[in-house]
Amino acid sequence: MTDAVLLLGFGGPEGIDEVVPFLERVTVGRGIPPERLVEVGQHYFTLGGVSPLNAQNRALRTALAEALDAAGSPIEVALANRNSPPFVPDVLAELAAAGRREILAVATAAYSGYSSCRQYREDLGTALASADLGLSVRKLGPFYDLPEFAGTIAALLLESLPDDISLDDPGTRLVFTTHSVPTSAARASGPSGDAYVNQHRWVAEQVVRHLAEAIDVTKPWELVFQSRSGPPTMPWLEPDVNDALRAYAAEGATAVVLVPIGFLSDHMEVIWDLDTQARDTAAELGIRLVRTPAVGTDPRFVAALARRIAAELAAPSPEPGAGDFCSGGCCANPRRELPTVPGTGLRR
Ligand SMILES: CC1=C(CCC(=O)O)c2cc3nc(cc4[nH]c(cc5[nH]c(cc1n2)c(C)c5CCC(=O)O)c(CCC(=O)O)c4C)C(CCC(=O)O)=C3C
Ligand SMILES: [Fe+2]
Repeated sequence: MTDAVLLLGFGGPEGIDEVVPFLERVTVGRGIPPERLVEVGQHYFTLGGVSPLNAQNRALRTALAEALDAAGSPIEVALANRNSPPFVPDVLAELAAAGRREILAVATAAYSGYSSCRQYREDLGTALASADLGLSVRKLGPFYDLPEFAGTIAALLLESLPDDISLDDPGTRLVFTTHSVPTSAARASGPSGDAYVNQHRWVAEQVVRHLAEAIDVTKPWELVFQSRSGPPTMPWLEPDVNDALRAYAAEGATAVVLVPIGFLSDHMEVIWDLDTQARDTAAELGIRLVRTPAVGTDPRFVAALARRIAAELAAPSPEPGAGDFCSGGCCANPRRELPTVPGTGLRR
């Protein structure tokens, strides 16, 4: 029987002194140009060295624990991060010391992909391989397909749209955004490839369907990318949100409704890359920009994720080696092979 849920966060700095060590952990061996690191470090320093992400994930942990209680599946919910304390190996050791034996990990990332899924399985697999903890750990699969995920995004969009911006107006563009990744990583994502982009397009379609039902407007939309990193020679998913804004302005757009479907909370990549950078671009171009909130701890989303987790907790424990939805090369990074824990199936 599963005896703890482990929520997994990306991690972020929570003080000036933590910024450089955090960036070093994120980027070790990734070939990210030093200029890019200086620039990203500056974003964190501007906010006093504090990323909003860890506090947001602590709030999600609490909200999930409450929602699991409410769903009739009370269970301990712990939190561990990839790139800042409390680190995955330390939290796993604490859970083992407290007598836990079987753990369901849940990443704070909804889509298939190396950074958003496999790397979390590697973080767990590596930790288990280097300590004899007697733990069995599996990871919940991508949950972008929860109907309430797109439903909550659509509801938040409608709730945050100013009265003087109409989706019905052809001058208003509806634009979904997510984290860019190398095109090679996008191709390798999911059990049969290209899952990262396809899953985002599916969510965007569901949001548009909700909007059509709510306000009777069938809105054209596009998916753009943000927060590109890596060396300029390596192809990443495009168009970048700022280039897209320039193209829309040239086509006569007057307003852009920007919906960050790639993230669960309004963390640094949202408040800097969208609310600062993309907002400046829009201001230069003389177009309005509305950025809608991420789902965060919205009870509609949290209750649905808790029900998905409860269903997984109620399912019979998989035999060792079986039940691995993310088998073989799912989201694999050809540059490194690391131990992984199994991932549970997509349920749709
Ligand atoms: C797909 C994806 C998600 C979404 C899924 C998930 O959540 O996992 C995500 C989330 C996040 N990314 C974050 C921060 C950073 N990501 C970086 C670098 C990179 N991200 C990548 C992809 C993703 N990243 C990739 C392919 C790289 C290149 C290096 C590598 O191959 O790994 C760098 C290095 C500097 C830079 O180059 O930008 C930083 C600082 C934060 C924290 C924000 C905060 O502090 O509030 C969060 C939630
Ligand atoms: Fe990132």
